[in-house]
Amino acid sequence: MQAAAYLEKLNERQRLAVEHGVGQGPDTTGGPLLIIAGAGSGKTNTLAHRVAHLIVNGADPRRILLMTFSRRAASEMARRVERICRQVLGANSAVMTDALTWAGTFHGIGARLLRIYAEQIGLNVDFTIHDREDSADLMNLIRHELGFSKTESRFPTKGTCLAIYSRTVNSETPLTEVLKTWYPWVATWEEQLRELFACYVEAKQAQNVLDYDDLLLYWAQMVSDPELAADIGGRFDHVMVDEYQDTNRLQSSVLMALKPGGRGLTVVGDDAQSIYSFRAATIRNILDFPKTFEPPADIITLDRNYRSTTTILAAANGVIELARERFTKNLWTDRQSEERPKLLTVKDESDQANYIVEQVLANREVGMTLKQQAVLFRTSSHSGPLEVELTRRNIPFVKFGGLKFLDSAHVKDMLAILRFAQNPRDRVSGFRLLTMLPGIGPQTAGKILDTIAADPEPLMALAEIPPPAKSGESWPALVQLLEGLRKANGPWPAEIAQAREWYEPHLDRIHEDADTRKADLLQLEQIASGYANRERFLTELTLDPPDATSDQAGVPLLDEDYLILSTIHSAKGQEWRAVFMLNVVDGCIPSDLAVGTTQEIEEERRLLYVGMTRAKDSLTLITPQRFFTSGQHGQGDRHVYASRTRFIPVTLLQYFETAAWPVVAATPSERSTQQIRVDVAARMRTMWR
Ligand SMILES: Nc1ncnc2c1ncn2[C@@H]1O[C@H](COP(=O)(O)OP(=O)(O)OP(=O)(O)O)[C@@H](O)[C@H]1O
Repeated sequence: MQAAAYLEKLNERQRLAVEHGVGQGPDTTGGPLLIIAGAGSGKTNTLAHRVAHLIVNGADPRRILLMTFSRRAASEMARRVERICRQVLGANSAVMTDALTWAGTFHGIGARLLRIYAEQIGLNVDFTIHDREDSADLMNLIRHELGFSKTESRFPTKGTCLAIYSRTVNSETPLTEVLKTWYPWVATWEEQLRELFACYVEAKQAQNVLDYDDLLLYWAQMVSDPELAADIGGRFDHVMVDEYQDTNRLQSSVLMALKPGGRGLTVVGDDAQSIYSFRAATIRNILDFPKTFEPPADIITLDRNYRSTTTILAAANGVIELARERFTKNLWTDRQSEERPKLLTVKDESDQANYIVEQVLANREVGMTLKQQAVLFRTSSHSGPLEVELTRRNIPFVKFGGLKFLDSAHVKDMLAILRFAQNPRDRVSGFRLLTMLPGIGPQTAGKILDTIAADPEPLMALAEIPPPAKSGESWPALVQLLEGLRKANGPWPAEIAQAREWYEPHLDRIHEDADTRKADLLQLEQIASGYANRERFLTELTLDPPDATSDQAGVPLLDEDYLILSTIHSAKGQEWRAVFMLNVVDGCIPSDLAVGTTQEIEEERRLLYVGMTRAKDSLTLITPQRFFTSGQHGQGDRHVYASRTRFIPVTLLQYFETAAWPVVAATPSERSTQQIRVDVAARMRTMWR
């Protein structure tokens, strides 16, 4: 049979997972399925094949809901599905796979459903979405208004307040308990926090904004109504969830409401890779999944690793074996290798950077492109010295995680304009926008926003406000811009060009290095052209910002080669031929911010495991003896002496080749001539490329 060709490439278990439910009844839906997929065991591949196989066997792609951890993962999945379907369906496949429109993140899908059902749940369809920073700003505003910021003993910061709120709603746990378990040092503020959260919720409603958590919370509330749940669940024959180990209670309750009997439900995950408990993800979701149903869900375990060599896997298995609780078995592979992962001691972070630069270039000399190599780290700031060195040596790199493109002030300014046009009750955006104008300070902005909020047509009310003193020409220009945008009559993304034209003179005035920032805005316009309209652009971008500028606007960079720098969290699901890990020392991993509870320590162990299992052929863990730490616990910035991470105790050293760098040369003069020779040779070779 024709379909068998793509199935043949799968191993027996993968194939079972792909075929589950197909051909057993009149349709393609089977009972609930849990796929426990170890690192590198072909999870993405298997899920993509499953989707393709369902489509090939007659499932309607418009009725498949596919939820992944990031939008990048969703589009990667869609690409793979297309490729597989093409083998069977030929040219027609694109029509089928283009219809796979319900692929995205949990939050993104939630936002879409909420807009569709807005009327039925009393929600204004024009709602805008606050990212974490906006939410913290709003929380701060209310904290001030309630007078909590002036209390004698220190009231928790806006960030802490938001974290507590978020954990409480996402874990469906009472506030008292959340405080007791996670934030005991602020437990005395319980009453005030409750008041603060109540006002925060009211403010969001008055301003017609939802925060990230609301997307799940509203969705869960929406499907708690059996009729709505049946209606929404009935839109989909298949619901598939990737990275299930990193979902939280709310997400699992949404799923159970959509598919109460579990028919057509497939979840995939690996408990050994659960690294998002700070977002209230719970490992219990995956562990309890099978017995939620009667009869219980089928479980298929994938434990053959296709990614890494035997030696890398042995070391990674060694690390995860020491975990306190473990449910998946050790992985195995037949990718034989003699080369053990390296555990390298260097003097400090500057030597660490030098070593990596040297090694990365050496790898490139023997045919490994920069893109096939990655440098991973626990915390974004760890890569600072390396970034400096790479820049100095002209080695292109792209960094994932940490400061995002969208976090830069000028990009946020632009988005504030569009968001305010979309929803003029959004105070955080309004505030940002108004205070960009000359002569408008926080007080004036606040008053203007109060005035227009009281009006059923806020933007019309804005036009009637007398121009604030000293705002000059910029006031009528703003009113005109917003009116134009509100009507949204220009084709998207022309609107964003209008906003940019209005903004540029202000950009010149407010920011230094305006030219580089302008280039970013053009980039933003290019990103915008990938979306159907303003609303989709704002929603998707807020929910799942591109990790780096090149992530979205990738086309111009496509032929270029660059090194990948990434936090371990952002490296999830990816693989490279060579992986270097920075600061594999106690205090960095486990992070000294996470050494409170056993659960936290265990999660840090899994992080190291996730990092190590990204490597295909070569893995180097580096331990600088001295590293720089930026003061988090009030001790200020300082250098500290470090020891190897506790996750690699002496018993595990057998899996590594331990070494120090630089290798001490016989005589200093010999060493320096050696270095110069390598340098010149490399330059001669690259001269012609
Ligand atoms: N049946 C197979 N035969 C050969 N190679 C395979 C097979 N299945 C998967 N692979 C390869 O194994 C590697 C890992 O696959 P994939 O990225 O899907 O893993 P994963 O389970 O999602 O990993 P992780 O959970 O660690 O992110 C890929 O390079 C993929 O091409």
